[in-house]
Amino acid sequence: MTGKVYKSTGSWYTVKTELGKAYECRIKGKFRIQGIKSTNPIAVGDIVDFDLETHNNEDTGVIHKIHDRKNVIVRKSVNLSKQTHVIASNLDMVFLMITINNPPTLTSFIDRFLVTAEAYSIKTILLFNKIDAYDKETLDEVRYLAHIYREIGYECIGVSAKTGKNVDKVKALMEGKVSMFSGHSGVGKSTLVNAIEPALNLKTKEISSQHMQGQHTTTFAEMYDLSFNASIVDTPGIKGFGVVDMDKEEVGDYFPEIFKLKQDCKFNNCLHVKEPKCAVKAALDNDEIAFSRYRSYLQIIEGEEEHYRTDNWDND
Ligand SMILES: Nc1nc2c(ncn2[C@@H]2O[C@H](COP(=O)(O)OP(=O)(O)OP(=O)(O)O)[C@@H](O)[C@H]2O)c(=O)[nH]1
Ligand SMILES: [Zn+2]
Repeated sequence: MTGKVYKSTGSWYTVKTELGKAYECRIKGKFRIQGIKSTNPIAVGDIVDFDLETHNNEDTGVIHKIHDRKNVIVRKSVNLSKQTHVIASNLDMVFLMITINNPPTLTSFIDRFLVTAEAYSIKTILLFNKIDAYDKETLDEVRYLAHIYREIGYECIGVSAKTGKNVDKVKALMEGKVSMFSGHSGVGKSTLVNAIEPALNLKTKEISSQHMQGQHTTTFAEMYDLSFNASIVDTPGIKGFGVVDMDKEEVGDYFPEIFKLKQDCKFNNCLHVKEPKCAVKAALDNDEIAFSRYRSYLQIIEGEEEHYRTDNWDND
């Protein structure tokens, strides 16, 4: 049988078949995926093959194969820093929720997030939330930012989780897909998910109260099917995803507007910093590349990893 992993609690995995039946599954023996140094061999979102075993009239599954992953999001394992922990796999998109104030979302955060999502090959859609609460000046800032990111190719939507404005547009994008919501604490992720699917709120609340009782010491991701043929991955306690390690030379490839220009630079290993005849700097001078984006690019290649990790992660 083949199914999708919806939940993992360490040794047991909840796997749902295409017909919608869920089975509790274990892994057979020393199951390892080639090439992935991970503390968890199977993650939420994985497509797996399993066989059924019947004990005391109860069917449980034994997973013997994992299908190739389209993408993964990982975090460094807490205990073994060299190893990674796969949070989820096979995501179709991530919605990055942004607020201009309450709390402020800086462009450096947005850009680091986007670089990471590009590196993971996960499509990102930018949601500017709380537009019901903004004055004219703040709305202008939303328009300005949306313009910058649309030019690069990112879809941007102004929403209000509170009044429901444009929530239907978000739902339409989610149809038939697996999504995740990300963003700083307080941007309105829970409020939006609740507006999208009120029934889900209960479920996630139940889970977090279990955590409070200390039944789990680690937080696990979980996938939920929604009522309109869409799924979301909820990652309690994890409000974003960590940065992947990348070489300086690679960073520009994850800024789509820089990547497009790099073939026009004189040097094919151009880092677009001090090199002569650099197409990226020429574009910057002509206002074809946003200065805030270029500044974020410089910050990343100059390496501010430490700071970056702390503002991207929230392990409370
Ligand atoms: N005015 C306004 N307030 C909003 C909107 N969406 C959320 N809020 C408020 O913002 C606050 C934070 O919302 P949450 O949904 O808890 O934010 P969150 O991103 O889930 O926060 P964490 O759980 O800490 O990650 C709450 O007081 C919400 O009522 C919105 O569209 N407009
Ligand atoms: Zn260059």
